[in-house]
Amino acid sequence: MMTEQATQVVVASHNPVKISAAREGFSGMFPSRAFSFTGLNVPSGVAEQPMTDAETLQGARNRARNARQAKPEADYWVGIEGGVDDSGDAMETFAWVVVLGKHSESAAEPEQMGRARTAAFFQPEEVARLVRSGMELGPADDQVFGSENSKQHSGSIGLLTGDLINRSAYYVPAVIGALIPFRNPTLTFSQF
Ligand SMILES: O=P(O)(O)OP(=O)(O)OP(=O)(O)OC[C@H]1O[C@@H](n2cnc3c(O)ncnc32)[C@H](O)[C@@H]1O
Repeated sequence: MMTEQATQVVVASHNPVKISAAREGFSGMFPSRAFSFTGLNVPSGVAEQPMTDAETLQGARNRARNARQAKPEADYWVGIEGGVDDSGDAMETFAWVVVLGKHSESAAEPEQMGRARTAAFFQPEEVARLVRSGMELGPADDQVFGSENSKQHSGSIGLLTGDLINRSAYYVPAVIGALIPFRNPTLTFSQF
C-alpha cells in the first residue's frame, strides 16, 4: 500500500510561535490532510521593526517568496511579519500573514496566494516610546515587563493580557484567513 506523503509547509522563520500558529491554522482548515512543517530563516527585505501596515505586509510577502525560492520542492510557503503603525494617536500592533501555494506550470494560471491581517491592539506609551527611539518591539517589551525573549513565548499580546491570548494563538486566525483562497479554489481572490 502506498503511504500518502505529508504536504510540506515551509514557515519563513525559526520563531516557534510562528511555526506553531502555522501548524494550528493549516490543520484546522484542512483537518483530513497530513502536513509537515519546517522553519527557515530568510530575509524579510524590510526593517527589523516594520513601522507601517504596508511595510509589514511587504515583509510577510518577501519572506514567503524568499522561502519559496530557497525550498521550491515544498507545497506551501508562509510568511508572517509582526509590525506596528504609529501614524494615529497611539502605536497599533498587528501582523500580516502571506501564504503562497505551488506555482502552476502554466504561465496563464495565476499564482496561488492568500493574505490576512491579525486583529490590532495598542501599545502602552511605556513600550511605544522605546520603539519610537529605535528599539524593536520584542526587546522593548522585555525591558518594560522584565521578561526575556518574550517574542518567542507570550509575545506582546500575552504580556498585556496575562496570557489570555499568547502571540501564537493571536496569529492563528490570520493564518486561517490567509488560507481562505486555498479552501475555496473555485472562487476568485485578487492578486497582491
Ligand atoms: O525571527 P523572526 O521571524 O524575525 O521573528 P520576530 O519575533 O523577530 O518577528 P518579526 O520580525 O515578525 O517582528 C518584528 C519585531 O517586532 C516584534 N513583534 C512584532 N509583533 C510582536 C508581538 O505580537 N509580540 C512581540 N513582539 C512582536 C518582534 O519580536 C520583532 O522585534
